[in-house]
Amino acid sequence: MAGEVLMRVEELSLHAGGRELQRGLNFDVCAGEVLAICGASGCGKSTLLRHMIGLQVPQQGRVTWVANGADRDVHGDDPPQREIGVAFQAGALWSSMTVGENLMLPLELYTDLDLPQRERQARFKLALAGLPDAATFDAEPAQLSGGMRKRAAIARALMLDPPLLCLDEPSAGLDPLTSARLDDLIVRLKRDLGTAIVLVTHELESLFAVADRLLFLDVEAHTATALGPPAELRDHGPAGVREFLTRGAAVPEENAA
Ligand SMILES: Nc1ncnc2c1ncn2[C@@H]1O[C@H](COP(=O)(O)OP(=O)(O)OP(=O)(O)O)[C@@H](O)[C@H]1O
Repeated sequence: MAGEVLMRVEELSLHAGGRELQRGLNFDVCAGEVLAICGASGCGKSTLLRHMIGLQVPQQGRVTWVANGADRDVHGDDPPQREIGVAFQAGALWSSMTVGENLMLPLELYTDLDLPQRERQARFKLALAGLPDAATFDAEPAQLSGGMRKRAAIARALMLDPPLLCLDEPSAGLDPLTSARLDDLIVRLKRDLGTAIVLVTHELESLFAVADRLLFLDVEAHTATALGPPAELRDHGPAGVREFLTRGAAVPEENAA
């Protein structure tokens, strides 16, 4: 259900290499929203994402999957693995497998679907991610362009129809046109599948095009200093956030004040 809270982050601290990067992070992720995580390089965006998907255990605080009245600690005995799809920076697909095999792997691990069913699902998800060419299924990841690999990684992250998709800098290294197409894909996934998406991004244009809310991690204050709609924060947020959101990039007209 749109608006339902899926994940709750409470009093979370982030540490890396013996340093405290962030403290006292409190926010929810709601069904069907795109939440962008922003902040200066090194503030801990990727580290936060790793905590949210259960890859890194917090020294303080809690990340809880709360959808459907459940209360499952992301780092506990019953983590919501199937509920969270993940596509990280490198768009890492297994290079020893074809794209199709990469996509079918989660179904093999987590479902009883037989091979023809798995294949049908994989082709469907590839088409959904904008890779409808049948040849892509049998291609090796190395044969795809960077943009296609990112799409294939997103398709794989969608194989189990997760209510939440986490993307770490999906546009990194892509040309502006490919990056804009990826933004379109994110908007379509949210609109057509109702998938909530948590997105780490540096790209202002992308941020204004896709995000419903923005969480700003301040690298100096070591905590989140803003959470809200990007256009609102650009116009009325704290000074550091306004500066970050207006650093010379064009703001789309529909969002301009
Ligand atoms: N495993 C690790 N060991 C030591 N230091 C780490 C580790 N992981 C991250 N760091 C450090 O923690 C800080 C935050 O890293 P993180 O990748 O979360 O930041 P970020 O905000 O995503 O940065 P960027 O925008 O540059 O990708 C960086 O200074 C990084 O060097």
